[in-house]
Amino acid sequence: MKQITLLGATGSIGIQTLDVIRLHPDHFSVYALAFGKNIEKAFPLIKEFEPEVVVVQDHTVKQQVEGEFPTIRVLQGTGGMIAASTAEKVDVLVNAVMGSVGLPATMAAIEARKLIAIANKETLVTAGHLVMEAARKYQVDLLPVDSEHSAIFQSLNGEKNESVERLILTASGGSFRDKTREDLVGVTVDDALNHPNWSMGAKITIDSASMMNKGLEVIEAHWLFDIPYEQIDVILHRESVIHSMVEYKDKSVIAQLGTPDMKVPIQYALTYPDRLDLSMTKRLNLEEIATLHFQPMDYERFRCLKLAYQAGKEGGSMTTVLNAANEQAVELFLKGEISFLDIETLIEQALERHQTIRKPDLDTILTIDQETRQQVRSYLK
Ligand SMILES: NC(=O)C1=CN([C@@H]2O[C@H](COP(=O)(O)OP(=O)(O)OC[C@H]3O[C@@H](n4cnc5c(N)ncnc54)[C@H](OP(=O)(O)O)[C@@H]3O)[C@@H](O)[C@H]2O)C=CC1
Ligand SMILES: CC(=O)[C@@H](O)[C@H](O)COP(=O)(O)O
Ligand SMILES: [Mn+2]
Repeated sequence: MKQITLLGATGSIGIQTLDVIRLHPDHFSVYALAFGKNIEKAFPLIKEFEPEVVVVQDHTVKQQVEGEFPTIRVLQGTGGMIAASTAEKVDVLVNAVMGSVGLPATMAAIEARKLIAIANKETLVTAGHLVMEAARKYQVDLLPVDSEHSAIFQSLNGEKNESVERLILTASGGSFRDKTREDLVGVTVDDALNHPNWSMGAKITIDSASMMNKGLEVIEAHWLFDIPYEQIDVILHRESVIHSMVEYKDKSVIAQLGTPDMKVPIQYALTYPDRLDLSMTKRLNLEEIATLHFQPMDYERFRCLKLAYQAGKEGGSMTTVLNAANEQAVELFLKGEISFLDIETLIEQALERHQTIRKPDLDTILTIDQETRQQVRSYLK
């Protein structure tokens, strides 16, 4: 029986993680559920899964949870996420919180030698060098939940890095894949939130529309698999059936396929190296799909992807700035305060103004993260 702490329990990945846990009560139980503010979603989950600990974003929500569940221990903020992730009883941390707010808990869980199923890609983008260095030092496995990285992990299947020619990440193209740059002027939040293949949280859906999601994933792949950026490619694949591929030196290409359903990589991260039945997921029907499409990536059309490669290759604190500027810009877009194309402009400005710091430590990263968000907000005034 694996005892799980789940960060981001009320989100898209969080809810699907609980679907998987519900399906296998003999294999998994919940030690702690952490969420931000959404008590409407959280209360039924707390009732059903009866965690020992609940973590919330702030004091007001803490009081609401304590009022409803007087016997449960309720913690708050980053300190609460760290305590819930490192408790003795915990076997696995599923980090499915949105944004770099998930970084301190990831670092603490590694130091506490917990197995980590990582959906929270922003953690790796903002501080990949620290996370991977700590994972090596404490000999902790980081099992990818992100669909492309789960596909690469499965396609690598323990092969040596020197046998790899390149990783090929597939990109659906997101909500605006058939639009030109001119068409993007005046697109709305609702248009951007309409992803063709996946139902996901708002922030990642906007990232997918801007192609920043793929940029973050290139950086995530660089850190998780220790592969140079020059050996990581992206290809447009509309159907999201091939979740990603590995090309080897001998020209063999190994891919992982399946219907677009995040429960598959979530469950694999929880059961690895075993596999369990996943009855609620639709079987891939290639006869029905019949045709798969592939297109080369246009880096001028999808400028955020180009910015992400540039920041990744520069390294150091530049990816912290990329991530924080993106998180802030997407938040402003979702609030209707900037246009869709402003997102990439604000990120580009933030990157241009930043002087890279080599090997920043955790405190430096957290400071740069906050300063970048502040700067992005100030460009608007
Ligand atoms: N959704 C998907 O299919 C995929 C997601 N991912 C990655 O997984 C992560 C989660 O994505 P997704 O599930 O879509 O996101 P959602 O927006 O659906 O959910 C985010 C979760 O994080 C919580 N949260 C947000 N801010 C805070 C905070 N400051 N403190 C504590 N909790 C917080 C939210 O709580 P509340 O809502 O209660 O405030 C919610 O539970 C992201 O890093 C994303 O890139 C990767 C691959 C696929
Ligand atoms: C499900 C998942 O892993 C997302 O990150 C997904 O990949 C988004 O799709 P695109 O970024 O390819 O549009
Ligand atoms: Mn993905």
